[in-house]
Amino acid sequence: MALRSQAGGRNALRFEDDDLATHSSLEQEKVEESVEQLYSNFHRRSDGDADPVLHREKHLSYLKKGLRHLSDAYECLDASRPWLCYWIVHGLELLEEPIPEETVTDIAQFLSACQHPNGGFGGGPGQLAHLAPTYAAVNALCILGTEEAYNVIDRPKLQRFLLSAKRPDGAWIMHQGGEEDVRGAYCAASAATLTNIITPEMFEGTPEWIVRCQTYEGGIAGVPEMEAHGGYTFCGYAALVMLGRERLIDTKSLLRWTVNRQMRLEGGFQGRTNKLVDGCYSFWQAGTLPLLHRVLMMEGDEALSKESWMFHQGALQEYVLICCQFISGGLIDKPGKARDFYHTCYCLSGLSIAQHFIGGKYNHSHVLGPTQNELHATHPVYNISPEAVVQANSYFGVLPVPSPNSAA
Ligand SMILES: CC(C)=CCC/C(C)=C/CC/C(C)=C/COP(=O)(O)OP(=O)(O)O
Ligand SMILES: [Zn+2]
Repeated sequence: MALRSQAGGRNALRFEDDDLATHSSLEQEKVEESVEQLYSNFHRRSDGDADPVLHREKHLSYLKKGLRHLSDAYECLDASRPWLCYWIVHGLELLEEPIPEETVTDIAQFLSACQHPNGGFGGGPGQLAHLAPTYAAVNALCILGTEEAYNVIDRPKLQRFLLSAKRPDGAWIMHQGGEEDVRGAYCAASAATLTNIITPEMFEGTPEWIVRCQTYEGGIAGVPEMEAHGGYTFCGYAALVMLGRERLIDTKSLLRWTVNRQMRLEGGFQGRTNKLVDGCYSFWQAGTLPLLHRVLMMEGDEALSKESWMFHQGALQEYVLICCQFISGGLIDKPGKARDFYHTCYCLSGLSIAQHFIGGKYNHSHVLGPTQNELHATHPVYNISPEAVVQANSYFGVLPVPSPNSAA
């Protein structure tokens, strides 16, 4: 197996042993070859001492093009429209690009059309409410952050919709008659805490149910007895953090599993053991590490760094910047894949996590490349800007929590 030779101070991640079984599949070898080619081209071209550049203008133009098409949404049957709104507006806030006032109004009105008459948001106008687009719509509206955007959310009905998705054992279903998995707990906790509709009973049993999803490997699966995966691990752990119950889980094995998902040669993260690197896990996996850092810091772990997260932040930035930027804008899963708004959002979110160490009173930037590469920080629980979280908390925090027993 060939090794990436020049990656800029990456000794900690370099393979010593060519025979490790985890990288033996043909698919894995192909990815390694193309990643290695990109890294060596980059270092040859730049004589080994230039830094990778974030193609800001290209990404902005891709995201803005997507924004213009959001207004076609009424004619489109796509079931992920609130997601598209969120991925695009979050990408823009990471790139610190203001959204024009009339666009803010258009998006808020579109999301209002996606709100179900009985509460929660569907994948498009007229669709059944579902926890995933509900999470995305609430996040997007909080990023927009205007009174008009906040007021789209019918809080008493949202609360009723959330409660209708709660199972007696603490699990959450994604929609009526739909699947039960750990995404439900995260989406519900995120929407409920941002909009201040949480009641003491709402998440009863949920932390215990999430802990049942932790596997022998240490990561979290979608449901008990299934395979640990980065997407579910983030959802499960971030939900525990929101509910203030993160100490219920085995922190050490979760930490060990998560840090070991960063790939030695690629620098990016895989979603699960023996699978391929993918740019979106730059957020789902790396985003879990600030949450773990915070808990260990509160526990007074002496060995914990006060300057960096528990992953190789430079290597992740290299993966995103050198391997995940699509030539004409937008970001991708891995070399050879097509761009999309999901990977654009989560590659940029992961890049932001890797650039900013925010550990209580200790704040450090670790920006690889020119200073113009620096993105806005993201909140590792909600994945919207920390300012948007604070502003939503102050707007909704003064409103009374709706009473679940009041008449419709
Ligand atoms: C908030 C919210 C709804 C979060 C979603 C979290 C998330 C990304 C879950 C991933 C689910 C999953 C098992 C993907 C596997 O895909 P795969 O087999 O194609 O990919 P892999 O080979 O990388 O595992
Ligand atoms: Zn992906």
